Amino acid sequence: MTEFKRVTAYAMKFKWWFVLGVVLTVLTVALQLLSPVVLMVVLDRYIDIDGPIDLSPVLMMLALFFLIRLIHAVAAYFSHIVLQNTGAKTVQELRTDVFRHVQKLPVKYFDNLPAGMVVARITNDTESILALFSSVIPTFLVSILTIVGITGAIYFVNPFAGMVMLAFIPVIILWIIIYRVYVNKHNHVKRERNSDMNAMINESINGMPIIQVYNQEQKIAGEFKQLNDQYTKSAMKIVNADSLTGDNLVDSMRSIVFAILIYIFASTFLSGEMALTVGAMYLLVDYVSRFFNPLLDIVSQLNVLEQARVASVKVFELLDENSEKEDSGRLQNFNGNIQFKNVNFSYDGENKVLKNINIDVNNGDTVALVGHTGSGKSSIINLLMRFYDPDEGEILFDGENTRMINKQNLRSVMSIVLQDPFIYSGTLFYNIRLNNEGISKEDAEKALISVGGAPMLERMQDGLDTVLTERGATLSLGERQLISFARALAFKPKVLILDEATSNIDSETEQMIQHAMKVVSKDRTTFIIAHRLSTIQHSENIIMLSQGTIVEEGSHRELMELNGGYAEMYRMQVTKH
Ligand SMILES: Nc1ncnc2c1ncn2[C@@H]1O[C@H](COP(=O)(O)OP(=O)(O)OP(=O)(O)O)[C@@H](O)[C@H]1O
Repeated sequence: MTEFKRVTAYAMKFKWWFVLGVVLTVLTVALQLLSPVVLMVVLDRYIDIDGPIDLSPVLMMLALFFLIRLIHAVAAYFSHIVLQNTGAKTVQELRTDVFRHVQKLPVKYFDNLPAGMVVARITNDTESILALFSSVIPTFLVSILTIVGITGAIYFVNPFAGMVMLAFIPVIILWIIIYRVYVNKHNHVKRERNSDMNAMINESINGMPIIQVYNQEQKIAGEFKQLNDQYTKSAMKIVNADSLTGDNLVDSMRSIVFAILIYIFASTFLSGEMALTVGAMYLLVDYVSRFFNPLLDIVSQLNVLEQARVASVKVFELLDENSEKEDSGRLQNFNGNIQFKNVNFSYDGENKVLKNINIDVNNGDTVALVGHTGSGKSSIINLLMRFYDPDEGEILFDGENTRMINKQNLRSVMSIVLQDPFIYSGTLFYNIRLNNEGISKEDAEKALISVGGAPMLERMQDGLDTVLTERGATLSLGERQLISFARALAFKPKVLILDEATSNIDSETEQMIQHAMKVVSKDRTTFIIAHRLSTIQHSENIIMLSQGTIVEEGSHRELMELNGGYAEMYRMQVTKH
């Protein structure tokens, strides 16, 4: 139940609104139960079957009845609004916190977590928690108050009838417990499958071209069907339990109570001692009819309650996931000198993917990392950006160990251009400056033109204000790269990281990118993950990696003279083109 305690802690920020909502709800229920009492008084006091009826007090009582109903309607309206609003605000806070927390999670957390799961935590799960406030709490409150109020009132009118109602309460509680245990089991499966389906939908949308190229549609659809079947099966079991314990059961119980009450009335009538007036009888019948509906309402909310509980567990699990520790060190006037000293690294604590790496880069130099796939090039960049820290050895920025440097501060001196640059939904301008207010429109335009983006800018209908679709689906890879280069240039980083595109780009695009690379890397420490060796011939330092170890190092000329792995790779690429 700690999860509910934590949800309550969020709700406590709005506690006075909740108190107001509860007070209004109590008023609503009280007025609801008061209205038949007015009719009872009319029946017993002012309607005499044998004599003439004086209409004026009857009309007065009817006016009172309508006044009570009117106040009831107003109170019900406001209690609904207040509780819903307060719940929505509580969940809004929670959702913001989860999203903010996810931004700070270490990159390695996402290695084993499908994106769809994170999406589900922030959207679906917080929505399930909202149901706690929008339906569970109001229903429980109204239902419990109604049951207690009716039982008390019936006991007051006729103690024996009151005892009968009381006797039903344990039966009802038992029924609720059995229902909960059964339904929880199926609810759990239902939630899990729903989450799996979300993850699968997300993954298949992201990987749609590959799925279609490799004719995987049927297989993926089959896997989805399996999840969907399991989901529906659990959902149907819950529907079955609901139908069994729903109206049928309540109707049966209501009939039993009516039978008992009729027996009481009949036996007291026959024995000559009329225990109840006509008005009291009307009141009892009215209350007994209302007594069981709240029970049905409570049972219908148990499902929602359980969903909210499971969702809270998951949301708080994510919130408890350690976010990145803030190191306090800061780079002061960083000059762009970087060293890797005896660095060893593994992703899983066992299999070393980098072994004894030593790299020395001076300000303004370009280091090219080359090697076959899986040789460890990206891992070096991952360490540089502090997405991970080395197991042994150290990485120094101007002689300072990066472990001590605040990650945000460290990353602020670097810009990265990825193979397949990510484009955010927003304008071209936004995609260049992101949220950096320091970059003006002129700066962004200058950057884009410097990297060779003038023709692209001309093509754009609204220039820098052109809205780009999510992931830049309508742009070519070359255009996305240019935006990414312009972003790197506009941010004026001390260190630039380029992950060169591996895909077969045409020679015109290649030339365009080569030009952009030259502009952006000028006078900055640059790391290039190079796949096409022709692009890095002028680098001061080329590092050849093989299975996580540096096997060759030097300029293009030196490595060609060495006639080792680099020279072989180079010759292979030259003959291929
Ligand atoms: N997140 C990860 N978790 C576990 N192992 C990983 C992870 N990322 C990479 N690896 C492993 O680390 C090794 C080095 O991978 P890395 O991505 O650094 O190679 P690379 O030289 O950049 O390859 P490519 O040219 O294909 O991008 C590989 O064996 C890879 O399987």
